[in-house]
Amino acid sequence: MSVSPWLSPNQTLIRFTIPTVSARDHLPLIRSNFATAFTGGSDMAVNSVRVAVAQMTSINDLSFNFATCSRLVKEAVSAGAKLVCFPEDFSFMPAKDGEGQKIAEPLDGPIMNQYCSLARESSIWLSLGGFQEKGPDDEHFYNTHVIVDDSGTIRSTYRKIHLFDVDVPGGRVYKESSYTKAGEDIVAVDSPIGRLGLTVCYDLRFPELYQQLRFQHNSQVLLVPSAFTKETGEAHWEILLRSRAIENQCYVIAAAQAGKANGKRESYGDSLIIDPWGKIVGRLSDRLATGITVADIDFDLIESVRSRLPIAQQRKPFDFWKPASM
Ligand SMILES: O=C(O)CNC(=O)[C@H](CS)NC(=O)CCC(=O)C(=O)O
Repeated sequence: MSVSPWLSPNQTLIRFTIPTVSARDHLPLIRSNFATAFTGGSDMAVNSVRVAVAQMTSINDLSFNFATCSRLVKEAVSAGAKLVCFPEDFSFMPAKDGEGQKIAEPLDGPIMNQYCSLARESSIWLSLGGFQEKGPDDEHFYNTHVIVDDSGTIRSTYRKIHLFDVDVPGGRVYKESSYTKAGEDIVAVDSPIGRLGLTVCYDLRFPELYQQLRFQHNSQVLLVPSAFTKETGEAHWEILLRSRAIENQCYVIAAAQAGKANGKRESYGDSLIIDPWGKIVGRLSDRLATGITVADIDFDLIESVRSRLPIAQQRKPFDFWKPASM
């Protein structure tokens, strides 16, 4: 088995070499308080918690999509996951202009209540990316990423900041701002799988948001629920996601819409879980399948990557940069 030279010697010992010595004695001193708190400081040898990423093809039918999500939640629970991540538009994928505005609801409305009940009944946390949250007027909703805990309580909400107003090369023209009101707040929140940095889809192209989430808000896991286009996904999806993981030394979890929704709009799929070294640790074998895959968030790996490559200490703050004098 090959071991990265960046891993601490302790990790090598724990995992591969001396099974007779209590693994607990070798755990690095630096560990995540959140992880320990949420797992009840269990006797597990490895300091890790399981997460699931879900992939689906949502359509313009709320109950059809809820049935899919319920089934995937059951699979995630059976696989031992403490949190499951759903893609942008999980609850509703509009088929034509105006449909999203029509079904948009406040976060205490019946749609989100149904998902909160699902979390409570299944005792699992949910990351619900891209919910059509009722906006400031009838023409615009917020594209909101909602974190629900295992008692069914909303813990945190993030409204997508960067809206997809793009003429996709080889694709169609998107103007998300014509029906969406952009958010303005950066949001990070603690969970059983570590401190989450919340983003949505097109945000992925704006690395400064992720740097804020890591270096100002101490995120350990960056969530990127998405409905990427087929054309841009082929060119950029994996590279951008792995870059965010490597440069911020965080896990990146990207739940994706996959395939043709409502018989037309095609999403790229390829839901991924990436570790802080940039390695892909979770991926559905079929890029377009509906299903889940799981991986273990390893808090010791986060700490060892960060201590061996101490970019948090070496980076220059924004006010360091000055224009060159001529
Ligand atoms: O409009 C909706 O119904 C829901 N929203 C989306 O699907 C959003 C905005 S259109 N899609 C993206 O942000 C794709 C980004 C992308 O593909 C890229 O950055 O290359």
